[in-house]
Amino acid sequence: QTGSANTNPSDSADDEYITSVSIGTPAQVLPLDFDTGSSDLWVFSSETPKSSASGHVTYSPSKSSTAKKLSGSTWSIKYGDKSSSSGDVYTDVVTIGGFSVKTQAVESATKVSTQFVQDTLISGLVGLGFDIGNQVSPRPQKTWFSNAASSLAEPLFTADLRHQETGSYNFGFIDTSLAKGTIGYTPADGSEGYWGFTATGYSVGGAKLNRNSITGIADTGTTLLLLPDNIVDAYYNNVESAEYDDSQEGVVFDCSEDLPSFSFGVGGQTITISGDLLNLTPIEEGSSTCFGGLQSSSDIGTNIFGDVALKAALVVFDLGNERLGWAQK
Ligand SMILES: CCCC[C@H](NC(=O)[C@H](Cc1ccccc1)NC(=O)N1CCOCC1)C(=O)N[C@@H](CC1CCCCC1)C(O)(O)C(F)(F)C(=O)NC
Repeated sequence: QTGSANTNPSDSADDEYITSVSIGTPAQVLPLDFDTGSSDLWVFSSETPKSSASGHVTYSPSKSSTAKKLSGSTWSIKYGDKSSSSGDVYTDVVTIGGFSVKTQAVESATKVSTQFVQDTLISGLVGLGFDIGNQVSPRPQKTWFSNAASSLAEPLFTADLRHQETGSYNFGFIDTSLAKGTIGYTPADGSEGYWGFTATGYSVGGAKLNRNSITGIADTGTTLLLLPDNIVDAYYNNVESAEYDDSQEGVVFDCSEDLPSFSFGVGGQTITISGDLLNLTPIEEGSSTCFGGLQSSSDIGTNIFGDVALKAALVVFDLGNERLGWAQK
């Protein structure tokens, strides 16, 4: 068995990617953010304060004949961007891309932080990280993919995120036609709940890859490519107008600049992110100053290959073999 779901950028900056998910009987369809950087499936619900839920599609367990309360269970999660949510837990049928998991833990939000209240484009997250990262207590729950893996043709999923166009999350199979290059595989470290891996080197503007390894995570839930200062500086030294903007908390430059590409090595392959994928967006509507897709990871503590990097590749999240595959797109 397999599943295939389309995913769409939320806005002109590809800030996040939205995928429709069916929950319950009859189906309640919610727009959710698939996130390989976390391991909880949580939703805005009938239990979310009305003032917070305004403008959001919500899940009502009371309207689902297959919903069951997981009594005594609660959850609470804090994300890298300081957003947070918490609540209680139900189990229900969850269908993604035509594949159904009958008894999936659906974490219902009784509290959501301001960022989530304001982001009416999504009604929650589908965590696609490792089960060890799940935040339900007293008994941690499995992710949708972990529950699905044993029934899928292959225990893997792929992410094909695209700039300003529809992409896909495929479960149980690899559609190699989505990629131009060969898929290079490298071991994945799930010990922290993330899809951790080590890139073997990098280069700017098509130069030869150096051999400076970069350890980080493949994270569909993070917008940017976040790397160490030495790499960020090496890149922006090639961008005449680049400067750090305190108010934007990142490097900005003239939107008219012709940005160099950025490449990294992984699994014996080279993934090249084109210059235009590295220009995220004007800092404000109509501004001629643009915000960089590559920014510093120095105050985070880990390097993050987020959507800016993932848009250049077909990425295989292979749970069965504990490995990540990367192919140029
Ligand atoms: C500091 C490094 C991580 C920052 C990362 N967040 C981000 O990357 C958010 C995502 C977002 C987009 C649109 C609207 C709202 C949020 N974007 C963001 O901070 N920016 C600011 C810079 O310009 C680009 C957009 C994050 O916390 N990612 C979470 C998942 C997100 C949480 C907030 C809602 C969207 C999903 C994560 O799970 O991927 C994580 F791994 F970082 C994490 O915190 N795991 C526990």
